Amino acid sequence: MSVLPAPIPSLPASVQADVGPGGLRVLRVTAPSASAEIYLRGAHVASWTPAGTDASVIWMSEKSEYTDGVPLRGGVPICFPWFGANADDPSEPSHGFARLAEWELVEAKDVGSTVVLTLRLHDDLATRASAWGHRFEALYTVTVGGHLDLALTVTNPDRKAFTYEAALHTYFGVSDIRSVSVTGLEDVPFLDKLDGPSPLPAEGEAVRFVGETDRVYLGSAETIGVVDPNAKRVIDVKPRESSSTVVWNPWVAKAAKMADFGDDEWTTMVCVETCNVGAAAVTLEAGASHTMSVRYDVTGR
Ligand SMILES: O=P(O)(O)OC[C@H]1O[C@@H](O)[C@H](O)[C@@H](O)[C@@H]1O
Repeated sequence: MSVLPAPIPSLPASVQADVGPGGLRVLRVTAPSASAEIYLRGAHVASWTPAGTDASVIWMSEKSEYTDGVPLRGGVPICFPWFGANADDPSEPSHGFARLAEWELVEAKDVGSTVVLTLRLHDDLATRASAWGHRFEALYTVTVGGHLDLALTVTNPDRKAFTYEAALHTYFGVSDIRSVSVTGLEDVPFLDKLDGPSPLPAEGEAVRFVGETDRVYLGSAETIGVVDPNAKRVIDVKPRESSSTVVWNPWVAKAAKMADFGDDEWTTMVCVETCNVGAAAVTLEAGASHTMSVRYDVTGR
């Protein structure tokens, strides 16, 4: 059975609906304060370029695939309703079904110097047949402006509770990962996915990158900074209602193994992911909602 994609509602002049690589539907946003691209596949923010700058803060791989069943590589994948491998069925797609699904654009509107887009995903036959078969509604609000605001609200319309994981798995562009540091998580213990299942104590210093890095911090911070001295730039990451944070860079060997990731691209990206994963998974009682959000802000330092 084929399901027709939802029609696109009427758009303000600041938003153009286009067809991108692989025939994927993409919204090109030109607000007075920034431009951005959002694919309906995965409600995937693929770029955000504040006005007066010439490069996207959000990184996309040159090798990204744009095809069914394969997530885009880069941008802001939404991991939902599980993170990583599915605990009950390892044959399920990594990081959940939301990043592979076609989201519906509910509304796009100008608000002052920003453009606000609302996208929606809900359960269907395929999701109900998955290893996480609950009824749900997810609303994702993207505010494109001098800040980029992302907010994911999940509602449980059913009569029984469910538990889910979620991550805004953002890839940031950096000048060279080897000179970048991530501040704000100094006092937060973490799981090192390359080391084993036991939590490691907080390091008391900023994260620096000297090899493959794949950490789940067991907490968050008011502001997490991606400090890039070569670019004289700090990206401030301000999560809300997020109780875990993932920091990831694949480095040389893992990058070489990924078909959709250029061999040298690991030098120019870092993922700092606003999450509720693992022990921070969210349980929603019948009728309840939860919103996890993040604001990105760029400053020169
Ligand atoms: O290749 P994927 O499924 O997009 O995942 C990329 C990475 O995503 C990170 O969030 C995980 O912590 C890593 O373990 C994983 O390798």
